[in-house]
Amino acid sequence: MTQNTVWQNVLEYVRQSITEVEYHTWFEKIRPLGVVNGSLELGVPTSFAGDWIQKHYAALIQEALIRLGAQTPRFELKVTPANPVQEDIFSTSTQTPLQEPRARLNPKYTFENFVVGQNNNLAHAAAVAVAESPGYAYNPLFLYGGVGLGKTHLMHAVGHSVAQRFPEKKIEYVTTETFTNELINSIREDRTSEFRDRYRSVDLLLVDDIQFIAGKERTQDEFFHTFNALYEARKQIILSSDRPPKDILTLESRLRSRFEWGLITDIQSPDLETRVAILKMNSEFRNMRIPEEVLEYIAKQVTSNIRELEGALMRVIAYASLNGVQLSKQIATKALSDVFTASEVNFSPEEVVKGVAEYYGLRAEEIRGAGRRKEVVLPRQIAMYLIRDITHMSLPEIGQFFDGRDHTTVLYAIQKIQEAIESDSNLLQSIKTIKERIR
Ligand SMILES: Nc1ncnc2c1ncn2[C@@H]1O[C@H](COP(=O)(O)OP(=O)(O)OP(=O)(O)O)[C@@H](O)[C@H]1O
Repeated sequence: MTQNTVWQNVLEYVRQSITEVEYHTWFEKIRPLGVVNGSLELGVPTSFAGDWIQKHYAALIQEALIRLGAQTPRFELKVTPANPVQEDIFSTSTQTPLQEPRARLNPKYTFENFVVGQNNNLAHAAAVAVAESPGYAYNPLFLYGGVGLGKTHLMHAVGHSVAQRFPEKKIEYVTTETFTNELINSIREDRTSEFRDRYRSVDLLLVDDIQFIAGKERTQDEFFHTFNALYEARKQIILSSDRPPKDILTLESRLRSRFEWGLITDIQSPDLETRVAILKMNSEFRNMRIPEEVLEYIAKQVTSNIRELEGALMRVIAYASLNGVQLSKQIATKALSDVFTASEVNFSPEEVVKGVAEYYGLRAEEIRGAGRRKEVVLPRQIAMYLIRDITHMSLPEIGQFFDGRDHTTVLYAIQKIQEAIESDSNLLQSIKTIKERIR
């Protein structure tokens, strides 16, 4: 399985440097066969393709292998006319519960593959409820949260589950960008009624990144009518966004109020335990056994974006495989050394609190403790803000660090400082000074 991981990483790199046409023509048909003595073996469909790839893309592939940490970047092309299908989480398996190709659901994004933690349990419960009785539980279900925290995953999970339970239901997943582009094209090509029919005839509509509808009047108008038609027919709508409806500026109020009709629920950054569980699940998914200390090390480096967390795991696996070494914490540190600088890796929240305490003439325990004295409230909020800014800790972890406070308290503190420094240049200067002293 590791060759797939290595190859996925190489592909990601290669894709950024060549055109889509080149990619589809030459790279899509290559299959990773194995890593033998540190050399990546690749299967190509014909000797012509092999020669062409060797001549035009060898340097690029080697570059990608070096970036992955291969000490000696080697690969070998072998002609394998009947290429085995690449086993990867993103390949569409024959059991994929897709109801129809249009639904475009990622087969990996199921409830079974979703780790439930404190950060997402409400969103998960709401998604399960919606999947059990679409159109009747919460409508619309509005999921919001930061980048890479599982909003799309949960939406697709509802899609898979509904497709399995109710095979007759029509499911449509669309990003707001695609919705907008399709609308524009349909107007240009005089096919708006076709566009309307398609979106208004579904049973479950999943719309990703709805915040991008802000400022797009025509799209908002069209979506408003789509929403009404579906809602009145008791069809389920799920929306995802990076912020709650009230914070989507230039959103028509009639749409905003509709978005608030159902349930609005957020997904926070996962705590350390949940991050380790996600990594464990990911490695099991690939039939790989990774030492606990390696998983923990990775989970400590990447705290807020699960996509990056998974990327870091892939990188570590690829690095070990290409260099023919056993996975260990030391190897993980090496593999990730150019992704995370030493200062980011080693920063401790204690040092931040110490810096803030010294600046304000307080004791560190006072800042971390439960006391509510006026003089400690602002320094404590600054400490929370700075920890979030310069360490990789999640909101729940920061809350825990400050005498077991709730993550919402931390969020409130961070927002308060963010707002305050916009108008208070003295405070901004104080924070800069503290930051410099800590570093
Ligand atoms: N709780 C979880 N358990 C397992 N995997 C998860 C979980 N949350 C997120 N992931 C994984 O993290 C990656 C990013 O998730 P996803 O694309 O759903 O994030 P998102 O919130 O929609 O991000 P964006 O804001 O960029 O659209 C995916 O590979 C997803 O499978």
